[in-house]
Amino acid sequence: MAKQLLGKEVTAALNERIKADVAALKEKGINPTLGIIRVGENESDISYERGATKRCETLGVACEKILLPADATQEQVLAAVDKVNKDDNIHGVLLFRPLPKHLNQTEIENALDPAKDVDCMTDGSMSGVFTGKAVGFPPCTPQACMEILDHYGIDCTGKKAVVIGRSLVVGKPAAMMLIKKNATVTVCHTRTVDMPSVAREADILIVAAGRAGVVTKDYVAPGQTVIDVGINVNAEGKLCGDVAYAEVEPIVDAITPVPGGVGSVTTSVLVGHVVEAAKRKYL
Ligand SMILES: NC(=O)C1=CN([C@@H]2O[C@H](COP(=O)(O)OP(=O)(O)OC[C@H]3O[C@@H](n4cnc5c(N)ncnc54)[C@H](OP(=O)(O)O)[C@@H]3O)[C@@H](O)[C@H]2O)C=CC1
Ligand SMILES: Nc1nc(=O)c2c([nH]1)NC[C@@H]1CN(c3ccc(C(=O)N[C@@H](CCC(=O)O)C(=O)O)cc3)C=[N+]21
Repeated sequence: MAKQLLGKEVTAALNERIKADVAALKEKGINPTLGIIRVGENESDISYERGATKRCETLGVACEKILLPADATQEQVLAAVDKVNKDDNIHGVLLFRPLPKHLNQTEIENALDPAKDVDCMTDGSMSGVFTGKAVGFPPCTPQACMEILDHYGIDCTGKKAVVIGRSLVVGKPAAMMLIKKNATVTVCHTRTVDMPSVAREADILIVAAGRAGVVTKDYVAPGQTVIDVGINVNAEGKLCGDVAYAEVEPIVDAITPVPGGVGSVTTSVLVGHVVEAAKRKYL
């Protein structure tokens, strides 16, 4: 039986720190606020929004939402970004990605005020992840994966890490963060040949493919730590990961469940970044 790596154990310490920072800001009359921009009705966006809204409430952070239809124009989305940029009462912004295909995502991402870029959306912030320089904030989800590894004392030095997925939201920055932690990293994607045998070589396997159940028992081996980033909604309307949990869990050493794993840590990391952005501005 694998050890379950539980999000709530990781967020406990994080949440205490956030609460203390929120109290310090409120004493100075500052009400830390997250701005959310959602385009369309994607289920994983909506579940993140629900989680973030609840976590903001618990931690005393305010939340303002701008919701646009799936067929919103480039101008409408840019106008929403301009609005949050100009609003002094919003300290950090979450824009769900990927955006619908008809939009120019790069232009929208880079329109955001870098000071409010709490999820590493602008190229400037992303450069920090790749150069190792302290620019902006790292992306919340790969940071959440690292927080889980750190919390459970899983040392990456000299270990083989395999990341499944190469998006800029998760896969690529996760690979950079693992390199920083001295792992030897392989990144897989849809063109990878014989992914099961690549994945079986990993000591640490991070899965962010966005396909329910892609990682089956053929992808894993005893001794591994598996971090499942995937958030999918199954036929019964329940959240599930990218890992076929029931068949993988008996084989590996440690695994994050979905729900209850990476997602809940991501949400706290996000709220923590918003509070930190407000602190950088005022304290
Ligand atoms: N828990 C959390 O906090 C978060 C969860 N998520 C979830 O993580 C998942 C990934 O998100 P994101 O990175 O934004 O998704 P994207 O769709 O942007 O990227 C998916 C990546 O996985 C690769 N991929 C897809 N299918 C396969 C496959 N069968 N075999 C190998 N590689 C595959 C793609 O390869 P290619 O480049 O070749 O197309 C791509 O690089 C989603 O389920 C999302 O909801 C995302 C952010 C936060
Ligand atoms: N720019 C951008 N950054 C993202 O990080 C991003 C995104 N776009 N688009 C959508 C995906 C999906 N995603 C989720 C995170 C948490 C929950 C979630 O449900 N969290 C629950 C807990 C779920 C659990 O326990 O696993 C909570 O916070 O309480 C869901 C989905 C982020 N994503």
